[in-house]
Amino acid sequence: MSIPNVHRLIPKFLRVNGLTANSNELSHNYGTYKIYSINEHGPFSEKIGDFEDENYLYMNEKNLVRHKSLNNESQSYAKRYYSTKEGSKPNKLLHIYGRRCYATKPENVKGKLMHEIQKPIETFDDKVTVVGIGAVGMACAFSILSQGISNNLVLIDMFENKLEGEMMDLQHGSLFLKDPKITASTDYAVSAGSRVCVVTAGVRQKDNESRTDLLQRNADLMKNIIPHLVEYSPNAVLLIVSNPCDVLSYVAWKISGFPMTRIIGSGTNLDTSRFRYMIANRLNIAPASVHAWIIGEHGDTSVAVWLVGINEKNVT
Ligand SMILES: NC(=O)C1=CN([C@@H]2O[C@H](COP(=O)(O)OP(=O)(O)OC[C@H]3O[C@@H](n4cnc5c(N)ncnc54)[C@H](O)[C@@H]3O)[C@@H](O)[C@H]2O)C=CC1
Ligand SMILES: CC(=O)C(=O)O
Repeated sequence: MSIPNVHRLIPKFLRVNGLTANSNELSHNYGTYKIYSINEHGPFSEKIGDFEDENYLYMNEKNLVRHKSLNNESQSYAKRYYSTKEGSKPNKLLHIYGRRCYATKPENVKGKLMHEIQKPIETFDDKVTVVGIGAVGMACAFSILSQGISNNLVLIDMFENKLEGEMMDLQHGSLFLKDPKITASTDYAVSAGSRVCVVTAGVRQKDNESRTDLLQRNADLMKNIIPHLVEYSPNAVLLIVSNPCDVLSYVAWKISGFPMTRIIGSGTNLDTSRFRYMIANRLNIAPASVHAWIIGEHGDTSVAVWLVGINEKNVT
C-alpha cells in the first residue's frame, strides 16, 4: 500500500480510537509496518494494509496506550482496538497489530544485519497424528507441515529407528516451515489429544494383488491401532488411508465406536486427482479446470464420471 493510501487509513483508526492525529506527523519514513486485524475467528485473519512510518508507532506509544513489546521484545507491535471498519459490523471489536519489519530501510545496514531473537512457538492446539510412516505416511506428514495444516505433528510406527530418522528429517526442515513441533514414538501416548489421526499403517499390494486382498492383514492391524487412538484422542477425527481404505473405514468405525461423522476414508480422492490430471494433460489445461470424478470404492470397481463443456475460451 502506498503511503498516501496509508495516510487515509491511519487517521481512520485514530479517529475511531478518539485520537486527533495529524497525518503530517506520519511523514517520516523509517521501517515498514504491516497492520493486521484479528477478530474472534483468530489472529491475523486479515491484513488491512502496509505503511512506512515510525512516527505512527511513536505516536501510539505516547498518545495511545500500547506500544507493547510482545514475545520478549522480539517484535514491536502497536496494539489498538477499533470498533468499525469498512465491511465489518459496527461495534465489533478488532485488534490491530502493527508489526515492524526491519531491513527495509536501504541505508540502515544495522537494521539489515540485526534481527531480534524469536522464541519458539509454544502454543499448539491442532495436533495431528500420522500412524504408519512409510511412503504414504511421510507424504501425508510433509503435506500437513508444508501446507500449514498443523504445526503439531506426531508420527507413530512400529520401528523406533525409522521413526527417529523420519522425525529428525522433518525437524531439520523447521527453518522452512512454521517452527513446528514434531514428535515420534512407538507409544501412542504421544498422540494424546490429537484432533485428527491419519492411519496409513499396513501392508501394500504386491504384484497381482488387489487392494481387497490386503483386507484381512490390514483389518488385523486396525484392531491393534484404533483402540489406542480412541484411548488417547477420544474426540479425534480418524482419516483412514490404509487399503482397502473404504472397507477399513468401516472397520475403524465399528472398532472405535465413534460417530460416523468422525470417520473419513480417503476414498477415491486420489483416483479423482489422477483422472483429472490425465484429462487435463490430454486437453492441455489445468487439472483444476477439469470437472471429473472417480466414484465408488477406491479399488478395481470404481467408476469414472465427467462432464465436458466447451465454449470459445474454456473447457470445463
Ligand atoms: N487410500 C489411498 O489412496 C492409498 C492407500 N495406500 C495404502 O496405504 C498403506 C501404506 O502404504 P505405503 O506407505 O506405501 O506402505 P509402506 O510399506 O511404505 O509403509 C507402511 C508403514 O506402516 C507401518 N506399520 C505396519 N504395521 C504397523 C502397525 N501395527 N503400527 C504402526 N505402523 C505399522 C510400517 O512399519 C511402515 O512404515 C497401504 O495399505 C497402501 O495400500 C497407498 C496409496 C494410496
Ligand atoms: C495403492 C493405492 O491405493 C493407489 O496407489 O491407488
